[in-house]
Parts: sequence; C-alpha cells; structure tokens
Amino acid sequence: MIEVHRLSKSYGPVQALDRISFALGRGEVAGLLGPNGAGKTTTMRILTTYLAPTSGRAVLCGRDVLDEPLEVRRNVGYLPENVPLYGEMRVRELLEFRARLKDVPRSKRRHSVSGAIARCGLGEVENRPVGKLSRGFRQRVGLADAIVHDPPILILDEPTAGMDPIQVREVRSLVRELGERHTVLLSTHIMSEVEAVCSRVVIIAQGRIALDAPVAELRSDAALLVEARGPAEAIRKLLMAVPGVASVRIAGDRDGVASLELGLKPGEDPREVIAMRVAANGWPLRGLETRRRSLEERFVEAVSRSSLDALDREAG
Ligand SMILES: Nc1ncnc2c1ncn2[C@@H]1O[C@H](COP(=O)(O)OP(=O)(O)OP(=O)(O)O)[C@@H](O)[C@H]1O
Repeated sequence: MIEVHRLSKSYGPVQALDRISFALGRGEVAGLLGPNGAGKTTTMRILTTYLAPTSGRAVLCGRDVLDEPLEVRRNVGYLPENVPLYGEMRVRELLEFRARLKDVPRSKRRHSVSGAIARCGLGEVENRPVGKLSRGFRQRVGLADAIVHDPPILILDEPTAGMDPIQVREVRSLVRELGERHTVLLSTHIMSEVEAVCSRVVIIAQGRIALDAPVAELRSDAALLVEARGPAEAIRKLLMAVPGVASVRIAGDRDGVASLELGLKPGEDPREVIAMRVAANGWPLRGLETRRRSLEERFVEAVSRSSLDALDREAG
C-alpha cells in the first residue's frame, strides 16, 4: 500500500531526509517515531503530495506521488500536524464541503459525512462552529475530514496531540478500529501510543531509518546484563562472537569489573554458552541477568546509534 524507496529531501543546506526506504502492507498500523526534527512531518508531507521529494520514490496504492498526485490524494486521508479548519463553518457543513472537494458523489455524501461524524464521536457538536470547539474536538474534526472519503490509506501526524487522557483513549481506539480496514501511518512522540495502537514501528533519526520492526518482535526483545572481572573490550569482542547475540555495549568498567549489556536475537537464550566462554578465558563471571527492554530503551538505543553513525559520516 505504501512503498518508499530511497527518498530524500533537502531544504537548501538542510538534509531533512536521507534515502529512507520502507514499505507498509494492507491493514498495517505503523508508528513513525523520531526525535524532534527527525523528518517525520517531511515524510508525511511527501507521501500526501504536499511536498516534492528531492530524489527517490514514494508510491501509494500503486500511484507515484510525483506522477499521479491527484490519484494519490484520492487514496489517502491526511491529518496534518496543525489542522487547517474553517472556524466559522459548522462541523457537518465543513465535512460536507470537504466531502464535495474530495469528489464523494452527491448521492453518498450525506451518508459518508454521518458515518465520519459517528465514528469520530462528533454527534453532539455537529451543528457548532468549528472555531468554537476545544482542541480535542477540533482534532477529531480533522480525523473525520481524513476519513470522510473512505480512503484505503490514512496518514496521521500526531493524532492525539493536545488531547486530554479520555480523548486520547477514544482516539486510540478509533485508530485501532480504522486499522482493521485501512493502512495507517501515524507519527507520535508517545511510546505507549505505539505499543497500544501499532503493529509496526519505524524510527527515523537525522533523516535516516534507525529501526523498522514489528511491535510484537520488540515486545519479545530481551537483553542480558553480563558482569565479569576482566578487560571490558576483550570481553565485548568475545561476547559479540556468541551465537544469538545481536549487540554488545559496554555499560560500565570499574575496579577491573566490566558490565556489558547484550541485545539478543529473537528467541535466543545464550546464557550457558556465555558463562562457559567467559570462564574459559579466565575471567570470573559475577553476574548474568536477563531483562526485557522497553520500546523506550530501543528508541533511545536506535537514535543514539544513528547519531554516532552520523558523526562517523561527518568525520569522513
Ligand atoms: N520549510 C523548511 N525549511 C527549512 N528547513 C525545514 C523546513 N521544514 C523542516 N525543516 C527542517 O527539516 C528537518 C526535519 O523536519 P520535520 O518537521 O520533518 O521533523 P519532525 O520529525 O516532524 O519534527 P517534530 O517532531 O519536531 O515535528 C528539521 O531539521 C527541520 O528544521
């Protein structure tokens, strides 16, 4: 449904996106995460044809954003970061106007608008001017606008920003429900939102993809903490060579005792092998502990790794 291939975007000297690629299938709900300025909004604006890429391709429902922008817009519902709404229009009136602009046939318009109003919980305010609504309700009008033409793809830029906790719950459950019939790409800063709503997570940092994985895989993601008396760097190298170990980070090195944090490949538990190999090198093992890593830790790790890579690139 969404195919992004080596997409780049520069704003003058600022490289906002640097050859990112990812693909989303039908029915996937993907969370686009990243620190401020990572390139999330830029990605979403390109996918919705409001911004042209500098290079690379983005194809939605088989249509290229540059070659067939009108067809792409027909297939996409977009909730931008700042919802531009006509404040003086009433909710139903605005949605009918938007449905007309989006070519919803006259015979279906009333039904489509009523459906969007009901799904977004706007019944009680449908005759109020949009400008008089609270921020949470305006956000819901933005969502209703995004779904009124029943597009197969939804792109939502921070859909729960500015909402109170009850509204956040309602919108999350709406997005989950929408995900049953639509492909959804949403951006957020809230890790628990991704865990609550998304089936997949794509992390961008400094314009590059830092992680792209199913949320279920991250949930089962375990880490090992290894503590041994011996030279940290040599132990790190030894542990890197153990089957099932994906990454090793030296977390501490004090008084001759090295602490190392290991990322494991899914389903692997190499504790016995580690115990034997460390001991076989003459380094007494002091601790070996498993721990689940939260999505937040994975986020911090992916983003810091990508900053280090960026420094390496700059250094040539
Ligand atoms: N119109 C513009 N002109 C110049 N630079 C821009 C423009 N829009 C964005 N940028 C820069 O491009 C980079 C990516 O910005 P973008 O808004 O896509 O990030 P973001 O991930 O959405 O950030 P946030 O989480 O803060 O919304 C940033 O360095 C930003 O300053």
